[in-house]
Amino acid sequence: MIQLKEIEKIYPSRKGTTSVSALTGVDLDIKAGEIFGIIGRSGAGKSTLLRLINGLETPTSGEVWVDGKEMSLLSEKELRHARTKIGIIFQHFNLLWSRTVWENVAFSLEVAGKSKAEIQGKVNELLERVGLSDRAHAYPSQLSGGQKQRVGIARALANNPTVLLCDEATSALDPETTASILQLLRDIHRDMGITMVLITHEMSVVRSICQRVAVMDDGYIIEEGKVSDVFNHPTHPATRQFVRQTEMEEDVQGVGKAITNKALGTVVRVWFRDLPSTWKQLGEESEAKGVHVHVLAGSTKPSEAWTFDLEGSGEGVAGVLDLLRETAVKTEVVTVV
Ligand SMILES: Nc1ncnc2c1ncn2[C@@H]1O[C@H](COP(=O)(O)OP(=O)(O)OP(=O)(O)O)[C@@H](O)[C@H]1O
Repeated sequence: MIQLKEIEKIYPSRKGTTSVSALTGVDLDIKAGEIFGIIGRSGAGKSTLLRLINGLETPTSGEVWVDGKEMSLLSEKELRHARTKIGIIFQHFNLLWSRTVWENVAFSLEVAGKSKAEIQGKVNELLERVGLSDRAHAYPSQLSGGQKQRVGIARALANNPTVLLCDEATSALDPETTASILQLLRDIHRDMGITMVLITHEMSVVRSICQRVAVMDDGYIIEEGKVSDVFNHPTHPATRQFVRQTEMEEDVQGVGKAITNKALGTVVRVWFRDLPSTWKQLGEESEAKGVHVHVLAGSTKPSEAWTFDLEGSGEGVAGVLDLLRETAVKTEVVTVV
């Protein structure tokens, strides 16, 4: 359904800047009806890749095939038509703020030249599909984030696309809303058999909905395969690092929800030098000393501190503190309970 062949994308230098190699030697084959994830850190080249698929950018070299057509060979008119068959949803929804929910969805059909009667029937059907029939006359500013994304999804499906591109579609949403939007995407996939490509930096999203995944780093696809294989047995060192750090971040988010304001032990702030290796030692040392480490706050940015609540005997907590003082850049005891 979507093939990228030996893609290079170089953004030419602008005044005062050097050229940027955004994609290098990218080969990708996404099958019809698949839910495919593209994951990587900021700047890895994910958005560029997505813009190539929907014809908003052209590659410096290489070929982009969507639904049997090579995008760069299409005339303006053919490209416009091809793009109506590629729906896209965005992180920040990109809705028209002065139009109602109904009018936002109708807009894509108006642009495609549909008749009033067709528009009427289709918009009603789409709003029912995304569970927003009762909000048809609301304005985007009156909707929650999840509802806004539902409008985005209805609009993206208006012209019966064969491909749905999701550009960080859940990154602005809280975990519960994310789960409900992913469920809606799953239902749409089940009912329409549409090919979906999800671009995200969230591993949990890929785990929850995608069948296969490509991991991007610095413009390259460094690893690709079944989601369970790639995340459970990453082979490329950068994927291993990515999986480890992302799991940590997602752990922290999970733990964060369970935090009570009441500290049970010694609260300490730590600036790590080498987070993954100290994390492992911290796990071993705290287990050996019978100390429970509650994560109160964390970040993978080296400049930001982690806050832990260490619960255990005085001797055990002292042992863990010694380890942190030896290995971290800075360790600051905030309170001792
Ligand atoms: N229009 C542009 N002109 C010049 N450089 C660009 C342009 N768009 C992207 N880049 C550069 O290309 C590289 C890849 O960017 P891209 O936005 O595709 O990555 P990404 O993985 O989507 O990151 P993010 O999630 O931050 O958008 C980056 O170095 C970026 O600065």
